[in-house]
Amino acid sequence: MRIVLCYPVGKKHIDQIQAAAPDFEVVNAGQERIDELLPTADILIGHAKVPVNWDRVLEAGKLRWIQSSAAGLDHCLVPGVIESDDIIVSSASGLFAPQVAEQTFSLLFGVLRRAPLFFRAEAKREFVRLPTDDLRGKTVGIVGLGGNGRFLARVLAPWDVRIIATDYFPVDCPAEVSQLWPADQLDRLLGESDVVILTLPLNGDTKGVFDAERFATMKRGSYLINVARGSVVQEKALCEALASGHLAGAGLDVTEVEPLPPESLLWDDPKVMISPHVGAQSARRVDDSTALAVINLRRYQSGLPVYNRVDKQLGFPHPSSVYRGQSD
Ligand SMILES: NC(=O)c1ccc[n+]([C@@H]2O[C@H](COP(=O)([O-])OP(=O)(O)OC[C@H]3O[C@@H](n4cnc5c(N)ncnc54)[C@H](O)[C@@H]3O)[C@@H](O)[C@H]2O)c1
Ligand SMILES: O=C(O)[C@H](O)CO
Repeated sequence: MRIVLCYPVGKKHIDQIQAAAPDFEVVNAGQERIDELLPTADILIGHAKVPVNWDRVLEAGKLRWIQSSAAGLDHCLVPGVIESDDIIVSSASGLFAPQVAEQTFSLLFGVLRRAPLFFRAEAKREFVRLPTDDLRGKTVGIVGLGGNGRFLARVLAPWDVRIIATDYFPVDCPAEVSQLWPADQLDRLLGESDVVILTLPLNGDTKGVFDAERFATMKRGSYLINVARGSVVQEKALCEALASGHLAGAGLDVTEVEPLPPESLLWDDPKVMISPHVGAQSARRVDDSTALAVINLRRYQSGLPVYNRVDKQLGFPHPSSVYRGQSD
């Protein structure tokens, strides 16, 4: 029985996983040996950044469980994995919420305080003073109130903002959130929000959902911050909404194509701040992913349900299964 790791582990992490699963052989594939080793895995732990030959993996017929080291599962929820009754998938939902919140803040305050414009002036050693915007008293709409969205709601509260949200499972509305609506109330949220923050998963329902019509529904002068997945937004429509002045700015940690192509109009727009999909990054990411894998490995071997097990059709876990730091 073999566990194949495909995230940037060190010896310490391999030892932790081996200690949690003594009956398994633990093999580190990194990103380089995924093609060779993944078909031999009973359990995959990690996050493949390279295209995986899933046909080969499924033909081999060994794989039983994918513990992703990413919250978004678009890298592994291919049709064969979704359809297989033998393979369960669990995510890192919510595990990187503090880091994603920091990235959201840097983009949000960056666009409100006009950082892209000031950085351009700074590069030319120019002291350009222009009016800036601020957050206090605004309505913030969070689309997707999972791990990241909930953490954001908590840390945004001191700005005296009104926070509204939508979620596929609109349950357990936190105290900081004034209204939590079902996902089909997105247009209502857009019509009321000065700032819209995207923290929902990419799936068949959400792909391209931010089109020209959605941007027209957003308030004139509002801002879009996307720390979810780039393909939730149609970038052409976003560029048009920015160019027409309907949107006052956008902060994007994720784009439809990554890296964002050099010819994208988004690069040139001083109302736009872009970061290269670094929301989950931190020195502790591998430690945190490994800690969840270890907890889940113990549960898996004892026959308990693993945390963050996703509904493969939906592509995200039910809130009741999400790991929130509880000790077993
Ligand atoms: N920028 C980054 O580096 C980064 C880091 C982590 C996660 N992400 C992305 O952000 C997403 C959210 O991460 P998370 O850790 O909060 O995951 P999560 O699974 O905890 O939360 C996702 C939430 O979105 C809700 N949802 C699903 N469909 C929806 C819809 N149509 N409308 C509104 N809500 C909907 C779910 O019910 C869930 O509560 C991930 O799927 C991933 O794609 C990006
Ligand atoms: O989904 C996540 O965890 C981040 O986007 C990194 O892939």
